Amino acid sequence: MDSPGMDMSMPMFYVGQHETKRALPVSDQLVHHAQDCGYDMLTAPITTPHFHARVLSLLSSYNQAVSEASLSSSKQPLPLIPALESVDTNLHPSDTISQLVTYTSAWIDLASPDPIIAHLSRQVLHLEIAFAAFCGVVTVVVPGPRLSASADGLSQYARAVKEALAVGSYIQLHIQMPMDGKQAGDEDEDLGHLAKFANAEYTEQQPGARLEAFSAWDAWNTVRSICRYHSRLSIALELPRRLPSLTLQSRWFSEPIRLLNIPATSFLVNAKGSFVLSKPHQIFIYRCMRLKSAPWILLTNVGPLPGVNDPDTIMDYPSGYLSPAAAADAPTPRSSMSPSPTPAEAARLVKSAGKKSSKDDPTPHLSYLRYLGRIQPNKSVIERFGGGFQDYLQSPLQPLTDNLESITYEVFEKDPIKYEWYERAITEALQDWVTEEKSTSSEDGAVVIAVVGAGRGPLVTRALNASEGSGVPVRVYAIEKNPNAYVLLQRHNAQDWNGRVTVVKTDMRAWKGPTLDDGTFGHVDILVSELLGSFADNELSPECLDGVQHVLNPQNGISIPASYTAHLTPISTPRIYTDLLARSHSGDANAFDIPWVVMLQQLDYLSTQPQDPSASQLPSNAKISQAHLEAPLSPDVQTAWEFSHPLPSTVLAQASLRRGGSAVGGGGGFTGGDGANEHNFRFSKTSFKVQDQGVCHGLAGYFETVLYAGSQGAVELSTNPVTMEEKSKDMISWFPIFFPLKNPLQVPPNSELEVSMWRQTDDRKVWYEWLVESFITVGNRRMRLSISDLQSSRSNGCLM
Ligand SMILES: C[S@@+](CC[C@H](N)C(=O)[O-])C[C@H]1O[C@@H](n2cnc3c(N)ncnc32)[C@H](O)[C@@H]1O
Repeated sequence: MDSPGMDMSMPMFYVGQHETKRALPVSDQLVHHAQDCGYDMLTAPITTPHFHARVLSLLSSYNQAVSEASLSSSKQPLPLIPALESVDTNLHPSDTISQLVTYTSAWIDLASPDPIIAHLSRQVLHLEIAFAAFCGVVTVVVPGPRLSASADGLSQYARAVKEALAVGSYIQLHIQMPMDGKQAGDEDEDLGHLAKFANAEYTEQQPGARLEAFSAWDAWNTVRSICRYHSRLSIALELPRRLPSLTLQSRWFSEPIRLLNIPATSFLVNAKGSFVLSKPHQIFIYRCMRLKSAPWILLTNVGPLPGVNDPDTIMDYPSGYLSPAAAADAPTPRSSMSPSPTPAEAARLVKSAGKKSSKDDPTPHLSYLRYLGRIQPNKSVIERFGGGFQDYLQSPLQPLTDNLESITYEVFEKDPIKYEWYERAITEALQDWVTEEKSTSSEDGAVVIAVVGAGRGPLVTRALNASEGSGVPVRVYAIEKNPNAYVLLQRHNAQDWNGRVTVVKTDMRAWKGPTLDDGTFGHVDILVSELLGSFADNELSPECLDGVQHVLNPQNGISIPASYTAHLTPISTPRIYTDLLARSHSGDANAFDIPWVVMLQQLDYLSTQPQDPSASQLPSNAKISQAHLEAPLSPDVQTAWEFSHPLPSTVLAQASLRRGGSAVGGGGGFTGGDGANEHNFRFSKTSFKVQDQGVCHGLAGYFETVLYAGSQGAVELSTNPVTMEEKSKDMISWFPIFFPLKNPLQVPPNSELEVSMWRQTDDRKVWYEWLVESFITVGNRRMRLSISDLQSSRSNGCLM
């Protein structure tokens, strides 16, 4: 078991104002004025139109010189942009510089096939980033590559971004990408866009790229892969008026979004003429705001800051309290489907033009965002419990080798479900025991229960409760090898359990069983344990329970849990991959060879179940505050293997023959040792259909366990996202496990991922090995596209 206390706080919405063609220079005074209007930040272009004009004139003189000299441009040195001058920029070091989100010029074309244009563009970017860094700017937005052009230039674009990251060594670069791949045609609008000046000899050869829904994501993936998942490289994501498919939304959600750009055109207008966002927009924003590094929101082109000409104007600060009419949603979901305002909306917009939708509200878009911030959906139990631990990598616990601290037990014991379910399982087992008239291991007919690995004793208390609840008498033993927890167990026994429990300090594998009056050892009817890890068997429950099975009543003895299964699914998780890469670069050579325990949040499932068209994150009559903010698509999670207890005696007999290496015990283990633990070796090959192109960064692992399956059905626990709601909703004791891939696998659409997973053992240790292959079928031919390294956690294995 693995997991951390309660976070009740709600995410803050940081909202800025962005104008693509800001008329006024951004001064300290303007920043303060924006704050008075309720904005948290402002955007500012790094250079002025003067600089733009200067570059255009340089290009024109260069072209002229080339044509006058009748030279080929390859004979002429490339044009050099002289250093910036004061008129070229309004930016300067100031107290408010950290509150600025700066923009590099949108009129350059880093990916241009024309080497002159590409060269000029790189110089512009370089000069701008260097000056912004000099002024102390932290956040810079770089317009994304032109998607309508051929994808050939992407490598050039990425190369320039990589250089820019080296120029500004503290700057965070955000690449602006349109969520749906449809870019506002800046170069069409801007007559001075450098793309327009590319020599026809290059552009004619260039086929236009066919834009697909995933084009923008694909371009981003190429750029960040070339930049080796740089930790200072992230995304400014532009939300269109109509959000793309849930699969594409999920993909973007898993990426490092630091800014959410919401253009005015993405707002709808409700019946009262107020600006609102569609429900899918609201849910996507809420999901993003739950991320550990929640993005800032930029309201784009929602009109100039009110009162800029009269800085003494006293503004109403948007409090998030809107009139019911202003807060009402837009009436028809159809309006959010259309790419531009519907005729009715357009008419309302015209009527309300000049008064910004509501004459009392000078910043209606901002007020609406503040309102959304105020009415956020409540946090789930898991979010409250795991606050701060999202996507944080933890080494799995090793409760067998290490002795846990009291505080660790205290955290487990907060689980509202696990102990309840154990009590139900024990109660049902006791009731069945009596109904089936099974004989017990005690002389007086009491059912003998041993809680093995009792920790601080919560399952002991539950066993005693189950006996009281069912009226079935029991005799209870608490077995614990942690000497410190043993002291607490003794104290509990004296203070809370009225001495009804026999507490034994020992490794369960060395326990001989209940000591009878004649000095011999008796049997146990029910072994109760909780030795499960995030991948079921990774805290060595099988090895420990095999080792104590000799005390179990050979005819009727049962184990709670009766069985457990390990499950997995391939995922894309750039955030964790970036973290692991940083760790491996800073000296942790094994970072990619550890199955990490992690509260997975910012991920995308690569293989999902067919979508139920009626399923929705928000039923039509529900309020937004009731929205589900979990992943909207259900993953395909498959079973790797199972363990059940007790084992057939023949299996244990063979294992003991092998122990010691006798000839009848065979020729030793495959991976070392005598092979005595080889019955706990497992291998699985699972196959996953991948619908959309993506990148596989590793495997998410979960478990399910049947605590007891009797006459009243099965009592089960699950961390599998597909079944946990049904089997043990709100259980918080375990986070998933993550098996990383050193080299991410690029996965095409309509392909397959095959996962090979091994549980290996050499009698002293247990470890996992994993490998992922990708396949595509063209016609009747199934072709292997790529194969990951065979990764192994042997050097970090769990000691038996
Ligand atoms: C995950 S904790 C569970 C504790 C407690 N049963 C609960 O549910 O809160 C597992 C416990 O088993 C103990 N344990 C692990 N392996 C053991 C072994 N071989 N013999 C005895 N105790 C063991 C650990 O010290 C730890 O206290």
